[in-house]
Amino acid sequence: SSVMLTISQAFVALVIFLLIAQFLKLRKACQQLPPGPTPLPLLGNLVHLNFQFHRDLLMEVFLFRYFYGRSWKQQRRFGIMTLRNLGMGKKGLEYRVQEEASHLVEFFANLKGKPVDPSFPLFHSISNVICALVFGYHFSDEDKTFHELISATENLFRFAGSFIHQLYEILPWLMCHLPGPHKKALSCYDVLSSFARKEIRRHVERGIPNEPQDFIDFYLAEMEKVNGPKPKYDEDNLVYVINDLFLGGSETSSTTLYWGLLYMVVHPKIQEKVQKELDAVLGPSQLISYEDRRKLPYTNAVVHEIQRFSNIVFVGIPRVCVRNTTLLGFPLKKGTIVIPNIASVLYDPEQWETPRQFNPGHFLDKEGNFINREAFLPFSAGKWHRVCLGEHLARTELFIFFANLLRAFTFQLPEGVTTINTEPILGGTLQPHPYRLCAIPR
Ligand code: HEM
Repeated sequence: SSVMLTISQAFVALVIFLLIAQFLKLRKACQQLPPGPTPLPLLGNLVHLNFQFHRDLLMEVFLFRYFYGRSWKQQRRFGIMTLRNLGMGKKGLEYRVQEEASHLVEFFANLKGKPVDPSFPLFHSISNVICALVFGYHFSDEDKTFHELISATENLFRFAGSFIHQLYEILPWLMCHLPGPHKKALSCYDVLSSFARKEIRRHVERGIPNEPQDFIDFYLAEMEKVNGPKPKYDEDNLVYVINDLFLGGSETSSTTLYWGLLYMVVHPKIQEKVQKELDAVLGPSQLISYEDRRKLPYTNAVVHEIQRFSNIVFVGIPRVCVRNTTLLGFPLKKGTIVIPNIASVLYDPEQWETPRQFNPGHFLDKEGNFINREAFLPFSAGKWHRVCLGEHLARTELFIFFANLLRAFTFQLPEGVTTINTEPILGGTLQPHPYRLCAIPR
């Protein structure tokens, strides 16, 4: 047993040594960059890139190859094209969003003002939009499988960004053999993957229709077309893509709306102003479309400010330098990992009048017209690069859901509750602390 003790002590010493070495490397790399408003304690061979210079970044980002290289590029291109074929950016998809938004309104209406934590209903409705696109159907509230998928997603996002996650990223070969929360996260990913495989089998058994109905149909059709020594369209890649779309398309928009309702409860005057604008422009049962944002500048500004202020994806996906290069004038060695710090641009004091305050005025001119802001980069940057693949869908969802909810209800704290926590919980995304509210029919 004393031999075991010595081995485990040596192991702990080695891990500590590696961490310190990585930390020193990171510190040295960071010293080459100008200080940013929100430095993060990231480990590894990382440079923490502040987005303050976002204009330059849009150009310089071309210097990097991404983790998944050529295969990623191909899958991404196929993903964008297929989502377009399925209606992204067109009326077809907007109709699905409208349908889910009206289910959600019905859900709140049935509660008749009783207190509720809106987290699950928001996740359910938003996730159903992407489920309909990918699987070809949507889930009912009570569906057991859906509850399992949600719980797996929540666990994954909770794990992401934790210290153990960072350790796992640095030393995956070692962590695989050790117990810890990463094991649970891996088993949650398996839950999502085995559901994806089940859906693929179901599609294969029923056969691909002449007119593909959903994302899996399109992908299976492509798999049949592409032959060669190394087919890039295979079942494993399809599972990854399904998981990316499910994870990326469910948690992000629903968390943003979860923040949005919290901000409305905290800022009742802003909520009232949105409702006045909606009442003046829209009829009570008129179908709300994404195009309506042009007639609703204040509502549009509030939706943008919700995204800016909640800052849910505070850092982008890491990039790695494929050769020695300079970024914004700073030398970077080949192999250096660069992480875009999205928070630094969304809270940049040089770009926003009151960066640390919820202020829809950030998106309005003196006459109350909506203005686009160059520093508004919650979906990251770079048209054909890592910029969010679902940006258009997310923008449509946020606007249509938010406008529908505020037209139908006034959101307020339950009776007797006077305080509410607006600090974020750090995970894969920045989440609000769980809260309850009442949706009072208007
Ligand atoms: C408010 C909602 C959303 C926000 C704030 C958001 C934000 C982001 C960000 C910051 C990235 C990383 C970009 C980078 O590192 O440069 C990303 C990537 C991605 N997002 Fe979104 N997203 C949202 C909604 C969605 C939706 C609805 C989908 C579903 C289609 C989606 C699918 C993806 C995918 C697949 C990627 C990876 C793209 C790639 O690596 O090529 N996202 N998102």
